[in-house]
Amino acid sequence: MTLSFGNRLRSAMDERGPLCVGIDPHASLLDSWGLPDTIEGLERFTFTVVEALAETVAVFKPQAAFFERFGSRGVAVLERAVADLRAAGGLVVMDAKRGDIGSTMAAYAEAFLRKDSPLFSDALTVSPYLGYGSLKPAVDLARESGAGLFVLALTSNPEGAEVQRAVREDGRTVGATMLAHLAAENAGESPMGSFGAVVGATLGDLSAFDLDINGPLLAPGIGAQGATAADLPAVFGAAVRNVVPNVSRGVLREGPDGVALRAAAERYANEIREAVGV
Ligand SMILES: O=C(O)c1cc(=O)[nH]c(=O)n1[C@@H]1O[C@H](COP(=O)(O)O)[C@@H](O)[C@H]1O
Repeated sequence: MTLSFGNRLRSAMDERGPLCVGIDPHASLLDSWGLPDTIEGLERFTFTVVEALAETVAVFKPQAAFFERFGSRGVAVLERAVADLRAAGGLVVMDAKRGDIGSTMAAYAEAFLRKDSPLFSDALTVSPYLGYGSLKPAVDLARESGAGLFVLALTSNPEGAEVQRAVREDGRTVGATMLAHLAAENAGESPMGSFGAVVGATLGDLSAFDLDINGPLLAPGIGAQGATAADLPAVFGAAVRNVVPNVSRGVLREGPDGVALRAAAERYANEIREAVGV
């Protein structure tokens, strides 16, 4: 029987440390690594990261757009990276931010959450802004496959507030409503459920929101967007134990030297451990 994503994530973070490294092959990063902005450059960049970190980092979040911009050959690199990362014991969160009407959402779910799909990932980022219920096919297939979802709730960018902090007729914000849906999804799961929220580490005091969703909180924003590991307890309060902090450029800009990449990931993982107290 496949263990649930929530179970596997808790074990991976306990064993390897609570860190997600984002694999975001920006053209500017390829350039700073001395690589061309071509499929060969993408491939070299990606597998340098995979070789340096796959055995030691708990979670990886490849950003699909940076691969898709090279067309089918870019997607082939992404497929191989996902397979290699998973074979080395890393968990993969595919950052594709999908969201559509339910019947089309079912096809996105097939692409990333069906066990025999070439792009099968341990979890997928999804946007609930066509209505949380539109995500149901992805929720159902994730459950069946032992995978998870990360639902955009309170994103790290300042523009997110106009949607996520909008107040509904019942007086709750849209973001709080997404958190409540996730809490319902994860009810009764131990050690935690598989349906996570994305909550930016850049957002400051979030005490107005109930972050206790009994599920993981993917927290981008550390490093290049200005947040630090030390900010995590103030932002997340008691929910900090379930936070999966993501660092992309903060680690990647240390390349192309594999030893330097590994040292940067270790440094972030240690800082986060210390801040979170695990
Ligand atoms: O879902 C995400 O991953 C995400 C949500 C969010 O609110 N903010 C955010 O930055 N992200 C992603 O997290 C990564 C952050 O990258 P860095 O700023 O380089 O660490 C990028 O891949 C973003 O697309």
